Amino acid sequence: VVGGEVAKPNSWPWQISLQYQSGSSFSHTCGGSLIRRGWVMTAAHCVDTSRTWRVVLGDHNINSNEGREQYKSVSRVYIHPNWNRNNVAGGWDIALLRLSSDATLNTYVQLAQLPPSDQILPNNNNCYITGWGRTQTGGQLSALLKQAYLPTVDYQTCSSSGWWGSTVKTSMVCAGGGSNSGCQGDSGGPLNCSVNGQWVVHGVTSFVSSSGCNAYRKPTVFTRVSAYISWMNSVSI
Ligand SMILES: CC(C)[C@H](NC(=O)C(F)(F)F)C(=O)N[C@@H](C)C(=O)Nc1ccc(C(F)(F)F)cc1
Repeated sequence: VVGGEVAKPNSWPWQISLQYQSGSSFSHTCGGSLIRRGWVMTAAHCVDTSRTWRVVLGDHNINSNEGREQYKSVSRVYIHPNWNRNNVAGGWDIALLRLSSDATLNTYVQLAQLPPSDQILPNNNNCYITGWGRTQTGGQLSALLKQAYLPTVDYQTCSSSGWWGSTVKTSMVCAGGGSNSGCQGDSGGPLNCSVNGQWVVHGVTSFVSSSGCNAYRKPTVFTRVSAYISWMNSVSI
């Protein structure tokens, strides 16, 4: 997350850290959202390589054990069948992870609220991106979970020339476009949007500009969760 601030610990209790085994330890690679006790929603581009994964729930500092974490291995990865790793602009950048055992819900670990099927938010809706991704273009991951105010940019604007043009599809959500943005390592994490006074996960962080995370008029692009509700339900979730 470029810009924004460090989140109050566990204030986004559905946020998870997706980590892969490297040698005898695990490394953070992506974010994700807990959507059922045994299921995590993330980006397809996060899990389209075969690695040993683990999901960390209830985390704040990914480099230390603060005692609130729950560590879960992943028993199965369900990548959307239409995902094409050579074409992030095609969309379909969504995946579900079946956890090896159910999470325990508590103050630090809660389920995300998902939107109704096909709900489209208005332009400039209040949303926050959260994640442990790079804090500057080409910079380092954040040890502490960060949040940044990232209001939605409607499709008409986001797909216009000077913005993302035809790279962005109606199956995506754009947000930001100013000094705040997502960045590498935030992939798969939530775009948390305030709807009728509740936080609803409307996006899965998918891509930013290759010329810089917070490039002018290149808002962070998210998989639109409301476009994939039926697919997620079909994965026997
Ligand atoms: C796509 C992910 C690997 C990577 N995602 C992120 O960094 C995320 F955190 F925003 F999700 C990313 O955007 N990386 C930048 C460096 C990138 O490659 N962006 C990119 C954007 C659009 C396109 C296009 F237009 F070809 F589809 C290609 C790459």
